[in-house]
Amino acid sequence: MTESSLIIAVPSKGRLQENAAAFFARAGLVFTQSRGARDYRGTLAGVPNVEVAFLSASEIVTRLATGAAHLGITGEDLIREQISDADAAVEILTPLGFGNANVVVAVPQAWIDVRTMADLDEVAADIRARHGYKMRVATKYVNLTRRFFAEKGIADYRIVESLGATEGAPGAGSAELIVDITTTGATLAANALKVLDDGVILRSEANLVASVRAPWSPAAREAASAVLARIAAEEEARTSREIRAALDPDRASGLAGILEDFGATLPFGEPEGRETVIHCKASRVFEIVAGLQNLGARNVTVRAFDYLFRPTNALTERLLRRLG
Ligand SMILES: Nc1ncnc2c1ncn2[C@@H]1O[C@H](COP(=O)(O)OP(=O)(O)OP(=O)(O)O)[C@@H](O)[C@H]1O
Ligand SMILES: O=P(O)(O)OC[C@H]1O[C@H](OP(=O)(O)OP(=O)(O)O)[C@H](O)[C@@H]1O
Ligand SMILES: [Mg+2]
Repeated sequence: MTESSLIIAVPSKGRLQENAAAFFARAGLVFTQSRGARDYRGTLAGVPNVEVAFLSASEIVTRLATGAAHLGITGEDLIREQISDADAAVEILTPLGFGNANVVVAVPQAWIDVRTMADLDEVAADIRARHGYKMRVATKYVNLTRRFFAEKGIADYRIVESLGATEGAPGAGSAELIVDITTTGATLAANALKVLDDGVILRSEANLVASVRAPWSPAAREAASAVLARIAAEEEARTSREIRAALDPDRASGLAGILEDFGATLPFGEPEGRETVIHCKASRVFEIVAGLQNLGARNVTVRAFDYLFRPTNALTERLLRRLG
C-alpha cells in the first residue's frame, strides 16, 4: 500500500452491505480483511495498489465529497442530501440495481382532504390559525426537503431534525408530517401515514460513485481502470450471449442483415467454414436464432459468459473523461 493507492469505500453495515459485497464478488473482486471481520480496512485480491475502507453508507458520501476516497458504493439519497454541489464533487458512474428506496413526503392518513403538495399551504395556514405555530416536518433529509418544498412553493413550515424512527413523529406529536425513505411502505402504513400524490422527492438506489476531488495519482487511475474493467466485463457478460451455428457458406451472405437488424457482431470475423460465431444482446437471442434457422443454420447453441472484456468500457471511459 502506498500513498498513491486507490481507496474504495464499501458499506460495512446496514441495507447496502450484503448487496455491495455480492456486487464486487460477481466482478471477481474479493476483499481480504487481513485482521479479521473487525478490521475496517482491506485490500483486493489480485489488484495491486488498492485499499478498501469499510464504512457506513453516509460516511462513504463524506469521504467521496472531501476526496478521502476515490470510489464508493452508496445511496443516491445520501449523495443528494449531503453534498450541496454533488455534480461538481462526484461522478455517478452507474446505478447498481439494489438499495432501491424513495424519499417521500408523508402525512397522516386521517388527513383525507390532503392529497398533494399544494394542499399543504392550507394545512400550514390552518395549523398557524389553530395553534399559533408553523407546520412541522420531521426528517433527516433536511436539504432535500428544503429544496423540494421551495420548488413546490411551500414556505410556511419548520423542519424538526429527526435522527431515527421519523415515522413516529406525527403520532408522538413532535411534527405534523414527515420526509423519509421508504421501500415497501410497511413502516409508513404501520404509522398510519400516506405518501402525497406528488410527494416523491427522489427515487434512489445504490450507485458506484467516483470522487472528483480525490488525489488521482497515475497508480490510482491504473488501479481504478483494472477494477472498473472487471465490473464492466461482468455486466457485459450478463447482458450478452454467444450464438454458434453450422451455416452453409452459400447462405452466409444472409448473415449481414441479421447482424444489422439485431446489433450483433462476429467476434472472430467472417466465418471461414461452416462454423459461425456471433455475439449479441441477451434480449435478442431468439430473434437471431430464428433468423439463422431461416438461413438453414443447424446445431445452433447459445452460451452465457462469466466475463466479457472489451477493449474499452463505458465505466472507465466515463471516469477518465471526467478526471480529464
Ligand atoms: N428501506 C430502506 N430504508 C432505508 N434505507 C434504504 C432502504 N432501502 C435502501 N436504502 C438505502 O440504504 C442507505 C443506508 O441505509 P441504512 O439504514 O442501511 O444505513 P445505516 O448504515 O443503517 O445508517 P442509519 O443507522 O443512519 O440508518 C439509505 O440511505 C438508502 O440509500
Ligand atoms: O418502507 P419500508 O420497507 O418499511 O422501509 C422504510 C424504513 O426503513 C428504514 O429504516 P431502517 O430499518 O434502516 O432503520 P433506521 O431508521 O434505524 O435507519 C427507513 O428509515 C424507514 O424507516
Ligand atoms: Mg437505516
